[in-house]
Amino acid sequence: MKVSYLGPVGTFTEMAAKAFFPLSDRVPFKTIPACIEAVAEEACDACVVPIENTIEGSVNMTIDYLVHKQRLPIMGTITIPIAQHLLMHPKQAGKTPKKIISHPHAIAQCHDYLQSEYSLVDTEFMNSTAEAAQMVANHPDQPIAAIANELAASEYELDFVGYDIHDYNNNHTRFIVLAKEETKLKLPALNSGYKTTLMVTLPSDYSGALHQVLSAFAWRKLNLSKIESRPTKTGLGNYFFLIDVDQLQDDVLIPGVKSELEALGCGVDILGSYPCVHYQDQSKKTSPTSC
Ligand SMILES: O=C(O)C(=O)C[C@]1(C(=O)O)C=C[C@@H](O)C=C1
Repeated sequence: MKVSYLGPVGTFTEMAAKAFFPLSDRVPFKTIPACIEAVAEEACDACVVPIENTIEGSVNMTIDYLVHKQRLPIMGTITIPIAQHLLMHPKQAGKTPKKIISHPHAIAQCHDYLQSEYSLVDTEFMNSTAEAAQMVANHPDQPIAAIANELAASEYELDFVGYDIHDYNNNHTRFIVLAKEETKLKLPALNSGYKTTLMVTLPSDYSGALHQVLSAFAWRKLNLSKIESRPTKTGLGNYFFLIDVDQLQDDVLIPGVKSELEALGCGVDILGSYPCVHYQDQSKKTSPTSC
């Protein structure tokens, strides 16, 4: 089986893909849309893409591409601990970096550190943390530093200039697995429960609309682990909601919510009903608060 992920080798997404599909072939792609397209075009059987980080929040690129461009079903989710480090080429030992490069989420996760240690140094966004590490490795004569993980440090043979530089200890990123419905995925042993993700669009903006939506879940005692609003991209103030329910799709309660909301004029799509996996690095003491 082939699994696409945000590359190159050494990204957090690769760590998540390896933890979820230890026995599959992993194929790196340059962007999140390219990973998703690889599944849509059947070049790969599944993809692993980031969706949410404890410090920085949602990965909008993943949500928007999934909702607006390629509506592939969500087949699973995995949460992994994130530790960011500042890496430089060994040839630059002892030098101060003139530029710090990384994925925008990684830079945001280290905002306080960068502000206190390198407030005058420019930052530049890359497609991924490992792409930044690779860039540093390919330019040994330039005083640039990458924010990336341990895997990238060893893959690209870089030195640690700062260790565990993320601003909050409890730093986790959740990734989703997308695959075509007909693909029979071999999912790993489950250890953290299930989720069902619904996409809800309101018929129009009227008072109490969101309250009515939430009531449909509340009186059925369905626990929600996330509610996210994103623009429908059709006009200012037009939003859809992504709602994660803490259980598998059943025959009664979730179909009941769907029909009740549809009777109110809402659009309801079920984006997936799937197992959650927590990958716990034994050396880290923190754990995510939900799956
Ligand atoms: O750049 C990487 O290593 C990624 O896997 C991407 C990504 C993200 O999109 O948030 C994943 C996890 C970390 O939160 C930082 C970056």
